[in-house]
Amino acid sequence: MNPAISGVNRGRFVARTVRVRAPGKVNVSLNVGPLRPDGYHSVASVYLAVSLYEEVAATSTEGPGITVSIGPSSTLDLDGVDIPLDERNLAYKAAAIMRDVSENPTGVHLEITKRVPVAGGMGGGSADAAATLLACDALWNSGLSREELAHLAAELGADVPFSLLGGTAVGLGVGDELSPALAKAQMDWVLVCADYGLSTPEVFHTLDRLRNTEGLDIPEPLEVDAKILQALRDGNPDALSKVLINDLQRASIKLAPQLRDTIGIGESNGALAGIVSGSGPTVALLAHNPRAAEGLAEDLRHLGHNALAVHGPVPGARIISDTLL
Ligand SMILES: C[C@@](CO)(OP(=O)(O)O)[C@H](O)COP(=O)(O)OP(=O)(O)OC[C@H]1O[C@@H](n2ccc(N)nc2=O)[C@H](O)[C@@H]1O
Ligand SMILES: Nc1ncnc2c1ncn2[C@@H]1O[C@H](COP(=O)(O)OP(=O)(O)O)[C@@H](O)[C@H]1O
Repeated sequence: MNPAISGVNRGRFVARTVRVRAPGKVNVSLNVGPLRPDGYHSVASVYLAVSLYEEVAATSTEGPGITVSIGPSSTLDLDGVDIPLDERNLAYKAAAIMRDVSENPTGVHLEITKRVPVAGGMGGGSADAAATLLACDALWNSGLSREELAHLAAELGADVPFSLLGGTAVGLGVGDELSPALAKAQMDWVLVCADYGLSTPEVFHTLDRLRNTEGLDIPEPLEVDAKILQALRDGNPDALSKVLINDLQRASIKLAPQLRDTIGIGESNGALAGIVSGSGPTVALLAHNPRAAEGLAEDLRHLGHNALAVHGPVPGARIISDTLL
């Protein structure tokens, strides 16, 4: 009997831990269509996975059930931050979905190492869900293909399939219909993280309200600007800086007006351009190269901002260790 598969050795339960890391993302472009009857908006987005990772360690337990904790290596200040540890947690939901499709699931404890800002517009919870899908697939020997995992990911949230895939991708539908895109070189960014979060549904609703007031037509079907894909293909940050777009940005700024200043400070300190990431409030500033990004991050930290240099594209969710305890 192979304990790595069964979790049982001569009648004794052997715990096993599968550790997976999954990246956060920046939306290099995000076009938002009208509200659909299901409460979602159709979008056309270019996703970029960046080098700020969540980690989930999934450990099999002898008793049944799913438990969740936040690991001590988390780099975020989580004081006063609302992360539910029960069935509302996206990692819990991912494990529950995997349990339903697995033949011999055990109980599981999920320890999440948080590095991606919570409710920051960078898909941190989605990364936890993607990592958990992959970890439980390995832990329970479920043998699902990447395609099957992507299908389950889409049930968990619009951003979850991208964290599984990683790299650079065009997302259509609600953001879950992904086509990988080419990127010749890494792009360097500085993330300016806020000490507050924004609710994704509230930002979408605010955009609807602003648009209703204006009475403007919303373009459909949505398309990604070919210049964005060209700039990524060429690895040309100058060209990319001219075409960054986020339709949600003005709604985020309506809810958190200080974001406009954050982008302005980034640009006046040397960023090629700045954009709110997804629904915000994280601001992503594009830099020329790694040195420029490190320098900009340091300057912004001196000005009192929580700034971090990252790069992308990076790979999607990956197993980093698999051990019997
Ligand atoms: C805005 C984006 C851009 O990538 O990211 P974040 O800023 O959240 O990271 C995504 O569209 C968010 O994806 P995700 O956070 O997975 O959303 P979900 O949990 O599926 O949906 C939460 C809620 O956001 C709204 N929503 C989400 C996606 C979408 N295409 N249209 C929407 O209107 C809906 O009100 C939905 O009920
Ligand atoms: N594993 C998780 N990590 C963070 N937040 C989670 C998680 N599971 C559920 N949530 C809830 O989802 C909300 C949005 O989470 P997050 O993915 O960090 O933001 P965003 O959608 O802006 O990228 C949080 O405010 C939190 O209440």
